[in-house]
Amino acid sequence: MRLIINSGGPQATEEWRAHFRAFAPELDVVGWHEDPDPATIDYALVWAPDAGRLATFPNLKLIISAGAGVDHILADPALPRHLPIARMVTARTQTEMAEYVLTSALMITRNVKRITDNQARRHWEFFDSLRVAADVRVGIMGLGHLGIASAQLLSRAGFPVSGWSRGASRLPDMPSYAGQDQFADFLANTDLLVCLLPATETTRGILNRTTLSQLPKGASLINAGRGAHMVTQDILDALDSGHLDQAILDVFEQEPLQEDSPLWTHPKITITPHCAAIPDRKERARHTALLIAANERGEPLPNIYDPQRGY
Ligand SMILES: O=CC(=O)O
Repeated sequence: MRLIINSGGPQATEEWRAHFRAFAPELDVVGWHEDPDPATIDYALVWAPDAGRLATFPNLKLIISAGAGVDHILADPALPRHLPIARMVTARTQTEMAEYVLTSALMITRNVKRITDNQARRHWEFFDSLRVAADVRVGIMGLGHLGIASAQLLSRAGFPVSGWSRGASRLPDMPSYAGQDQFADFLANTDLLVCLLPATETTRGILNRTTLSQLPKGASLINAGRGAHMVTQDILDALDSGHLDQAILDVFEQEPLQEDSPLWTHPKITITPHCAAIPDRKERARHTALLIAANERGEPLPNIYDPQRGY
């Protein structure tokens, strides 16, 4: 059985092979840059495969995304649409995302950006009105595995948390809002908006002027979903007008973020380099080996992309 991997570049292939030797010794692992007979490929583990290549594997059984999102794979116009795509959501991905969101939330409540900027210019600014977690209502957009894990960790840390999703998902033991009808209510009750939505045609540009204007004045934003969710100019305007207090952004339409982007130097924006939840190769190999074994046994697989929902 053969697995081809497009993740981490040619230099990662030996590391992938070493991990798969431990988790699935029977699997023959080849790198994307190597030139295997296309008919011998059974499985593909990919992040952003070059357009048309997956369609050249006539015996491919399953595409496994190297991440939780599948938008980079769907971008291939020649994608063999009849094949299932498994999204990479592991327990570790959930923990990493939850810890990213908690860290970012505390950075915002404790003014960490302003403090580190002040230090860079040796400026002592005294803060006398501190907020604690209980003062900041967090609203999480997107209630999949990552949204639920983040909500639970933030709630344990003392933040009042609610959630919103397009469909009727629910947060266990926390207020949940659903659909367009309840969006305004959700936003009106959110001091810190966290976007963990998948990138679909319906969520594109959802972090726009209209959405942001419905948050209370002084609210903040964390985006660890996708760059496509943001209307960048609207976010900059909301920060400049003071309607939005701070933003922590992990994802961008173009990555790496262009050197001349105004986001880099904005005093109210913290940039992180798409690092919120990136399980290491060992964890992804372990999960991939489990998926392949389950697929070979004919068992249903978790987190399969649903074209109806778009994620
Ligand atoms: O953004 C990262 C992922 O999709 O896992």
